[in-house]
Amino acid sequence: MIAIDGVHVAFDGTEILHGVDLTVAAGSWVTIIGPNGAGKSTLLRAVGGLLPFAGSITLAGTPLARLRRRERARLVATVPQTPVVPPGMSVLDYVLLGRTPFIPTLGRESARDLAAVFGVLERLDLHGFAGRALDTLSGGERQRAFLARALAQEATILLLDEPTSALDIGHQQEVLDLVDELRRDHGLTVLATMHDLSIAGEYAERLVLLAGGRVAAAGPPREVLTEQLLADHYHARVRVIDTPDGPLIAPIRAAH
Ligand SMILES: Nc1ncnc2c1ncn2[C@@H]1O[C@H](COP(=O)(O)OP(=O)(O)OP(=O)(O)O)[C@@H](O)[C@H]1O
Repeated sequence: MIAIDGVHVAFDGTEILHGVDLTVAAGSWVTIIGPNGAGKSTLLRAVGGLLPFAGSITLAGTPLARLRRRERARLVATVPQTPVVPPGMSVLDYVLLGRTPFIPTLGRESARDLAAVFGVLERLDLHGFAGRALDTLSGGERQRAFLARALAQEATILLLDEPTSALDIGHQQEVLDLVDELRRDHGLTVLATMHDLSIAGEYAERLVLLAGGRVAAAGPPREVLTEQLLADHYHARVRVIDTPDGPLIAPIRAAH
C-alpha cells in the first residue's frame, strides 16, 4: 500500500533522510521508532505529500506526485504531531474538516458526513465536546479531536505522528484499539511514529528503527526491541522483558 524507495529529504541544503526504503503492506501496521531528530516526522510528512523529496513514494501503486489533492485526501489521512488549531473553531467544525474531500466545492455536508463525524466523536469519548472551541480542550482531549478529524476522513491509509503522546494510559489504549479495529475490520493501513516502545511493539506488526536519517533495523518487534539496538541508537539503559504480549521496555536508572 505504501512503497518508499530511496527517499532523500533536505532542509536548506542539509540532508535529513539519506535514502530510506520502506514498504507497508495493505491492512498492516508499521511503526517508526527512533531517537529525537532521527527523521521520523520528516518521513511521515513526505509520505503525506507535505514535503518535497527525492526518490520514489507510491501509494496504492500510484506515485504520490500523480495523485490530485482530493484523490490523495481520500487515500491518506494524517495526524501531525502539532496540528494547526484554528482559533475559536468548534470541535464539530474541526472534525467536519475531515469530510472536505467528500463535500462538493461550494456544497454543504450531507447526512452521511454528519453521521461519520458523530460516529467518530462517540467512539473517541468526544460527544460531549462537539460544541466546545477546540482551543479550550485539554491536551489529551485535543489530541483525540485531531485523531477524530483524520478518522472522519475514512481514508485507506492513516499516518499517525505520535498520536497518543498526550493521552493517559486508558485513552492511549482506547485510541490504539480503535485504530487497530479499523485496520482489522476495514483494511486500514497504518504508518505511525511512537516514543513509547512497549506500546509501539504491542500494536505494530513491524517496527522500523530510524537513526540519523537511515533505517538502522526493521522487523517484528522482538527483533528490533533488543537491549543492544536500543543502547546503540538511543544511548539508553534499558531492560527488555519478554512477555506473552511482546517485549516490555523498562528504563534503568544510572547507578548512584
Ligand atoms: N523545516 C525544517 N527546517 C530545518 N530543519 C528541519 C525542518 N524540519 C525538521 N528539521 C530537522 O530535521 C531533523 C529530523 O526532524 P524530525 O522532526 O523528522 O525528527 P523526529 O525523528 O520526528 O524527532 P522527534 O522524535 O524529536 O519528534 C531534525 O534535526 C530537525 O531539526
